[in-house]
Amino acid sequence: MSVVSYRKSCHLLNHDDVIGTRRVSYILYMPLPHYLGWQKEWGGALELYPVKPGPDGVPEPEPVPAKTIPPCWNQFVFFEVQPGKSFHSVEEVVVGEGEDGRQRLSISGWFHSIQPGEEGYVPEDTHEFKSSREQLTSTQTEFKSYPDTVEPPLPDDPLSEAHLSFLSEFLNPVYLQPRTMKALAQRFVEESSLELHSFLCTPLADKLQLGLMEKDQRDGLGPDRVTRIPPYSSGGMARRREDGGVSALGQGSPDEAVRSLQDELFSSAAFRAWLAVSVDDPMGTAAGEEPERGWQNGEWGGWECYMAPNEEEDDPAVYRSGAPKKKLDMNVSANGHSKNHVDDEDMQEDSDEEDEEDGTLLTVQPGFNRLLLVLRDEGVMRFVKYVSAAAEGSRWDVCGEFEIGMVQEEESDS
Ligand SMILES: O=C(O)CCC(=O)C(=O)O
Ligand SMILES: [Fe+2]
Repeated sequence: MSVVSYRKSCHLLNHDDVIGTRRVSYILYMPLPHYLGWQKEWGGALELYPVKPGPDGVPEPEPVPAKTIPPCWNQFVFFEVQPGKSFHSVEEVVVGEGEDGRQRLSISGWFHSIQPGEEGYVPEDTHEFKSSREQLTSTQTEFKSYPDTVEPPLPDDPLSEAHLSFLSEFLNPVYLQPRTMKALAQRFVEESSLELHSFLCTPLADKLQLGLMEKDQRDGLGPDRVTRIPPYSSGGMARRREDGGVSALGQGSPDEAVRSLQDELFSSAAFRAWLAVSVDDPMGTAAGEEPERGWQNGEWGGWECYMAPNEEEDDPAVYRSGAPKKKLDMNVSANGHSKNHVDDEDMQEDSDEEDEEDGTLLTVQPGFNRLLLVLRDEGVMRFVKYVSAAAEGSRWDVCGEFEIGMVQEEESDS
């Protein structure tokens, strides 16, 4: 049992509470101050999600909750803990403490099933579905493979004219210069991750930035929006985009440009060849570039995080199945907005020490038009931090994963 205080920006992402022998979850709400009724607009509602069968038949929560329960003084809520079914989240609290000390205070805990040795114990059937925690560790994404008939590119293969011409439609020309590519490769070998600023060429980046800002404006998600609370907290605004009908939009729309990065650029043989040759940031944070501090100081969330598998996990098989492989993760972020109203507190810094302890290997703040490349050992988990209600726009990205192999050099006869 614990006493929990949710204040401004606190939230809890969608989960099913399945850990160990938990059977029933309960919460007693005591939002403060008790004489002031908690307003729905202050956020902090408990959200309950229906489930639907996912692509592989495993149930997953619908994106929109079926029920939202704003906290209310002396209200008691309880529900059965069911693997892959009892999905719920806590909406972000968007109200400040104010003079009257507003906070969403609660006492919550779990009733557990009868333990072996206790009276009435019956061995349980194993769960039919994975808990949300287990689902986190298994990838749901389906990847399209390159045809086996095509030889994978090698680091020493120069890029063909055709590849260069294709890539010049998308990439900043700097990244197509052999010298740059060589420097990139060297830095990647040393650091295992690269952040390439101003990655897409100016015409494409401009089109994307403008288009995405206009789209946010139209969708009521721009900096001037009236409601500050994301529509639901299972992933906030970023998640809503997934269902937002990318394909339903017309030609030439920013969505189409985002789509073309995924379907044309990153899946092309040309990009594969470029990756093989380059893999630094010769430009660094270019002088004069507008600081994107809303995203950059962590205030708006949405950063990308890589975490080591937990060695003490009770079910090591979850992380250690199959032969160890290395993967190259790639992510280009296109958050349309770059304004900031936040003061100088660097929220990332104070978490560095904790990071080492909790297995965080790398955290990267998103910035417009940046490509992030990360060499990822098998089992390393990647996730994107919740995008807060304070964000002045949505966070778009296009990501991919490339499997990499070793090149065996031919033995010389000498
Ligand atoms: O406080 C709530 O409404 C729910 C909390 C919860 O889901 C949890 O602590 O697991
Ligand atoms: Fe919970």
